[in-house]
Amino acid sequence: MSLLSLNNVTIRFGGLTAVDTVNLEVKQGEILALIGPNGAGKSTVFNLITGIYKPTEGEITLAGKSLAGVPTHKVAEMGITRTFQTIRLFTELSVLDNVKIGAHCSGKAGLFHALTRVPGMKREEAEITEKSLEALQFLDLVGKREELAKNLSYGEQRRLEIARALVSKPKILLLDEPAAGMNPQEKVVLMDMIRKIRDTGITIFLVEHDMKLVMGISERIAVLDYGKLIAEGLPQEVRSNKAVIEAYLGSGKFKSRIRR
Ligand SMILES: Nc1ncnc2c1ncn2[C@@H]1O[C@H](COP(=O)(O)OP(=O)(O)OP(=O)(O)O)[C@@H](O)[C@H]1O
Repeated sequence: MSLLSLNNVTIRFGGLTAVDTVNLEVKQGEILALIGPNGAGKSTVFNLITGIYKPTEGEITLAGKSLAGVPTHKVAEMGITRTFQTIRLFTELSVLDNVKIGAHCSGKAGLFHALTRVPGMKREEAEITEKSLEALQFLDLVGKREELAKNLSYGEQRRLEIARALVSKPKILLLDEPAAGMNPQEKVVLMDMIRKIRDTGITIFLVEHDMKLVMGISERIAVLDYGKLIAEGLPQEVRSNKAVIEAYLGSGKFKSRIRR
């Protein structure tokens, strides 16, 4: 069953068509990867889904509901959360507080109420702490809850971002290059975590350049090139797809193709 659908989605920035008439279904409970050369439009797809950009044409739906005109924070409330290509943490706050901020952004008690501690909100605050500890436990970071975020290793910081995105129990988690900058050991741990998250029923849609990781965990792969979807299928199908090989798998290495 399709959870998230992109129907003929296009976005133009001046003369540049960054995403061009894309039709894509993300199925309930799957791990889907979106790959493509640099500048292909992958992060733009995530920005369209999360309401940062509005499509020039086309429509995106979550469980049949249109996301047209839905602001970013509402998109999160509806069940789509994400991580970013570059780590975005509050480095001077504790690990636990970083996750709690994710929960406050989606809960009834906003940050203001959290700070003013209105009595009725105390209960929600306690629930948020509990949910945040659960998310940290899941990402194997609960032992570091009192550490400042800046003192975590790079791989741990990336996992902390995932914990923050998970705390509101999304329907679908968008991971933008989660393995970027990780060492091989951290990537193995990450793959394990992503599978574990999916096994709780959360659908995973990831953008990733690391082919070993992509081929290792994805059930399906979609390929963008110059904003167009050029292939979609099982990892083995995509790996041997001529258009994909031509676009960028080439000699087994990435070709960086930045459009001007
Ligand atoms: N706000 C914007 N204004 C103008 N052009 C933009 C904007 N956002 C993205 N683009 C352009 O859209 C194209 C797609 O960019 P995008 O970042 O989505 O690619 P990507 O596939 O995520 O690349 P990478 O793998 O390098 O992260 C690029 O040419 C980029 O310069």
